[in-house]
Amino acid sequence: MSAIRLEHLVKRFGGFTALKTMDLSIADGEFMALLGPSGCGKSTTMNMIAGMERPSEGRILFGDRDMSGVPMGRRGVGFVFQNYAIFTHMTVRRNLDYGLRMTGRPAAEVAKRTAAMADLLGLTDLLDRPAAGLSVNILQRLAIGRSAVMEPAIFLLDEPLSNVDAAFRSVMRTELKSLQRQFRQTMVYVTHDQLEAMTMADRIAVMDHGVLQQVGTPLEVYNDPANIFVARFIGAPGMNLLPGRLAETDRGLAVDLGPLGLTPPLPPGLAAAARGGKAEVTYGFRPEEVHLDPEGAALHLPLLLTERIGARNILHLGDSDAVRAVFPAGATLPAGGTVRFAPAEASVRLFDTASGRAIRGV
Ligand SMILES: Nc1ncnc2c1ncn2[C@@H]1O[C@H](COP(=O)(O)OP(=O)(O)OP(=O)(O)O)[C@@H](O)[C@H]1O
Repeated sequence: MSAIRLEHLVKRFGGFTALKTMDLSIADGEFMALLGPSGCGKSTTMNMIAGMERPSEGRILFGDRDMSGVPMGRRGVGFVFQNYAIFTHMTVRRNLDYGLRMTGRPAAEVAKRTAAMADLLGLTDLLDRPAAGLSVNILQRLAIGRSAVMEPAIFLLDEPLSNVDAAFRSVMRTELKSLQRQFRQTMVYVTHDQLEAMTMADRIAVMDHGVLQQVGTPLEVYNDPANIFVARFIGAPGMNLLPGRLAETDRGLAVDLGPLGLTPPLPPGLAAAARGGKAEVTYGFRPEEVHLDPEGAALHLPLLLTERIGARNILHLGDSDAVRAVFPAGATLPAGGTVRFAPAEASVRLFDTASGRAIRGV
């Protein structure tokens, strides 16, 4: 009953199509993140699941039940927004137990579930405080608790952590994940923050311009991006993506990157797949998966600057700062000049430049 299926879902606002034919299945008990940049259609999708917006085309099913025409209040979903909806004239306890009291549950059950939720979210000491005057962090935690205490089988959260501070966000990521595990809810979580999606979700639906780009586990979208958009969007820094042309060399098929050099030969499976396609390809590799290669046939790029961020050094390379390479803080690195390096063979990805689609090794 708590699985969600979006079938050919389309949403138009007047002449503007905010969502173009979305098909997505979310399993019962799954944590699905809808991830993408601002305006890509995440909230529109979420609002349709919640019943706040009507699809222009297509349908939404919870289990086998078609939700068309079922109003929001009858869908049995919990919904938490970016901006907490808290009654500031009530105490924390009254906010937390509001929904349970409205459904007329026995007082003992209301008290027990409220206490358990307060405990889970670290709100016990605040239960008798008025909500007015509490910090934004605590109010948002309360908003989550207020919905979660109803134990909805489907829990929808739209950017719930975007207004809380960074340290608190990291605590809440863990808490939300354990909340979801405890109640085995089907959770749909809208975010533009890939770290949230990568750390919490079972699977991520990556969206751009109203189009679903890829659905996969965090590792799948990181390791095997379906296209250039996903490759660039996932990862911090994102994947290096360099346009070039396939070139036969005496060591095998490589990519000629023009002034940046000739890449090392492509792995055989990737070379075999690339030979069947167009010559214009985009060569991709993760900034974390490179090694310095002062003597070898490697890429050579001018070093612009080195950023030291905690345990990592991020090298900015290329005249237009097109390439990043990440090394551990202890690595011996060039201080300037031209850096010669090569991507780890297993990290190399290839994309058809015209369509943006990944060329997958055979
Ligand atoms: N009621 C509306 N009327 C007209 N256009 C809308 C309406 N709601 C959303 N849009 C447009 O639809 C597109 C998708 O909006 P949506 O809110 O779903 O994006 P999003 O991915 O959630 O981004 P954000 O995080 O900025 O909200 C945007 O271009 C937005 O301006």
